[in-house]
Amino acid sequence: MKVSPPSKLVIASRESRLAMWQAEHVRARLSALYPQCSIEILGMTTKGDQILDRTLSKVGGKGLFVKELEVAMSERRADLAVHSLKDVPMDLPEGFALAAVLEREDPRDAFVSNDYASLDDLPEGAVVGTSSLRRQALIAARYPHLVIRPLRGNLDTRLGKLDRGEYAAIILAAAGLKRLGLPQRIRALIEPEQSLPAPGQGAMAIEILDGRDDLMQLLAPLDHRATAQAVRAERTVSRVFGGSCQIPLAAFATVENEQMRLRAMVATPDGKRIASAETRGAAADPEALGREIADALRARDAEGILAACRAMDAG
Ligand SMILES: NCc1[nH]cc(CCC(=O)O)c1CC(=O)O
Repeated sequence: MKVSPPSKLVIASRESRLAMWQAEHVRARLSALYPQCSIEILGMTTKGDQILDRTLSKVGGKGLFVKELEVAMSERRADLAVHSLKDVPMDLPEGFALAAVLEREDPRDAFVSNDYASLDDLPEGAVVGTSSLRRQALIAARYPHLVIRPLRGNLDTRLGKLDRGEYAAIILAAAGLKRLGLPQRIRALIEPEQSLPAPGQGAMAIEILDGRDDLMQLLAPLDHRATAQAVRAERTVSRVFGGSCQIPLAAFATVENEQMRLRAMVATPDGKRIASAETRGAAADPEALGREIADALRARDAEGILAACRAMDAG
């Protein structure tokens, strides 16, 4: 049965400029589909936005960015939440579901600097800002002469720190810069061959309360099939290796003519040990491809790399 849209829908969003852009984008898409429905955005600050001084992985991880939005949905103050999929934990808490994954923006990492054109141009000892263990490992592996320092905060905060000279360069997701209308800040795009993206990078997801079939149906037109398949394969890799500790992990899938190409990698944070793998297969079964590539990584001693990560974490 076809459901008719309600008179009002509320979208919960974090208050960062990127989050608000994304919520606004979903509002515009829904308004175009359901012109008679009034759609509001409820902005909120999450724990993840407040904790700026410590590496996120040490204080509770990704869930910190979505918890408050989920509470708003439980209390029926909001109907849906818009997230960067990269920030959504692999396993949603009981009672929540992803209703749609939107078409992916540029999935690549971007090199941002006021003084240098690319990572290759950076001199010995230059300071590169990133708080992503994945980016840290990949840079350390290829450019052992560079110094990597943590960089937290929303996109504007990070760009401000670069502009004040705290870093020679920083690495950001190209998608965020493009969405905020700052593509001119990108000095170089780093290809997946050099810097394999994080699971879900560049994709947005809409979360709802499990069981709200009315919303599931209303949101279905926003779901982009190839992106949804790709991120399901990528997130399967994180689920397999996720566990208790945070590790440098990348997984990136592309889909063409119903065929998926999936690449993945795990590494130690210092980039000294890296296992990577690639597989291709039917896009219709993304979880199977995810598990297959996890097996391929294990055959390249992914478990040994994980154990080394845990030992470093404890130390
Ligand atoms: N880690 C925070 C985060 N979550 C999503 C994006 C960018 C947009 C996206 O990947 O969809 C960013 C910023 C970044 O990594 O530079």
